[in-house]
Amino acid sequence: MGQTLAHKIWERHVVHRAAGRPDLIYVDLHLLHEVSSPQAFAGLRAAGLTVRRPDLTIATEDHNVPTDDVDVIADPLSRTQLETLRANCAGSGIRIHSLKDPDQGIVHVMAPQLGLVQPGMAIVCGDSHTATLGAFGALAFGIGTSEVEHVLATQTLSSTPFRTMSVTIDGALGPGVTAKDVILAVIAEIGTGGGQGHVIEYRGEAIRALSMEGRMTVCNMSVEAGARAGMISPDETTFAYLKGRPHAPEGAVWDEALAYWKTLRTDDDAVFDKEVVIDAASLTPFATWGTNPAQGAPLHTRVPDPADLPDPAERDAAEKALAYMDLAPGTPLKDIRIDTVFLGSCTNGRIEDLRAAAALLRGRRVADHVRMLVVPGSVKIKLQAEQEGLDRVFTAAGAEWRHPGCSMCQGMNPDRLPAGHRSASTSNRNFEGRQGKGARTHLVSPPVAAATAVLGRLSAPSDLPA
Ligand SMILES: CC(C)[C@H](C(=O)O)[C@@H](O)C(=O)O
Ligand code: SF4
Repeated sequence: MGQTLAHKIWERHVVHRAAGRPDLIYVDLHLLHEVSSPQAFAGLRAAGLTVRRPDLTIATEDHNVPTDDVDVIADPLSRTQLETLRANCAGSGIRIHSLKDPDQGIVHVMAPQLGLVQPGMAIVCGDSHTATLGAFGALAFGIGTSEVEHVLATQTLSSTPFRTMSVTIDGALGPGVTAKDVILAVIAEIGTGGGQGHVIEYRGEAIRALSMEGRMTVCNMSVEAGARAGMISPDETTFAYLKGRPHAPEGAVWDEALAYWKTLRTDDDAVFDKEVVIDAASLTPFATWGTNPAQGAPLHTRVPDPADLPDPAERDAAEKALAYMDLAPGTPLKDIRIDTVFLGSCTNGRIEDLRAAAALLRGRRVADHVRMLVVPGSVKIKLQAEQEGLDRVFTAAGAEWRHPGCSMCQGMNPDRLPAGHRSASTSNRNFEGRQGKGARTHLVSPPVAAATAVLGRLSAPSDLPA
């Protein structure tokens, strides 16, 4: 029987296997940020150990960085986190891209830009959205702090193989339908537990047609369906993205790598543990109405009535969500008035996302009652956007143009949504309090975020007057 892509990569990384025990797998790239690494380094020191492969370990600063004035880290907790990471990296010879470094950015955004993420690799980081990097045909997943310590010490990880799941998006996406709408619809369909314990491989014509940016958006949110990882087998789009990047192989090594990368696909006769098929033509712009990423619906529909939900647990969750979100069943989603629009995060803070939003904001104004923050995912993206004049489009429209970081995605820095405020956000989580205590989040795509900013209520690009 054939093998799935995930299985192939896993098997290539097993360094020790014993009956009844988890596998020990080799890690090709270990990414670090300030939130999930301090205890791991402390544990390492307490055990008298050192970092085994500092050359395969790379750090960046993202969660705690300020995005208005990068010269002032006013919050003492954030400052301690960043200083601790810097000291740990310096003490272990680990390369770090600190605030103001030209390669600083959200870890899942800056690493692929550098060409560090390549097909067939096993990549880990103490961050759930490491799943993003599976877009390159790598096995990339988030690990806990004690596992970070284990990888620092040994460059290996102890784990049982993940179950496999395929999500196939057949056909072509309609106009105005983005990668974000695809993944929000997938999660609404399979639920927050639908991918539990699995690695999801995204397949089908609509996935093949996505750019690397779009593929990263899809893989990013695999964890919101409970999956450990998401992945897409590499193809010409992947190779073209990688070619010439600082860490991509060159010359004969490139040719050799390419020959291997081309073998990285699921065999035709491989069997997945679970399979889901969605018709791309059925997808339209999407938005969430609740407090988990599966509580979403097409933007042209209404807030559901919990009483209509057959499953008691789902009904209960929907009732609680609507109470927190202060929404009445049956309200058209497009009637929901928004105070803040956040364009950014590791889900949608890439250049294409900024371009898509800027295209709609050009010559238009953000509604008077709306605050819009535009936060590029990395310094490179910020500079590229500025070269293209996108920053001026945003500021002319009345939006704020900020420095890179996680920003309002999760409120571990000064960018927080005030209690009772409601956002349209291109990030990946709409949990209670995620963007700030008592704040309410609607997850949307960049074009929906831009249209919403202009009209002041949840809107699709097609709602904008010409
Ligand atoms: C802080 C970090 C460990 C966390 C994660 O794992 O995802 C964060 O990035 C998030 O998005 O909630
Ligand atoms: S942007 Fe948000 S989801 Fe992504 S790593 Fe930062 S906090 Fe996590």
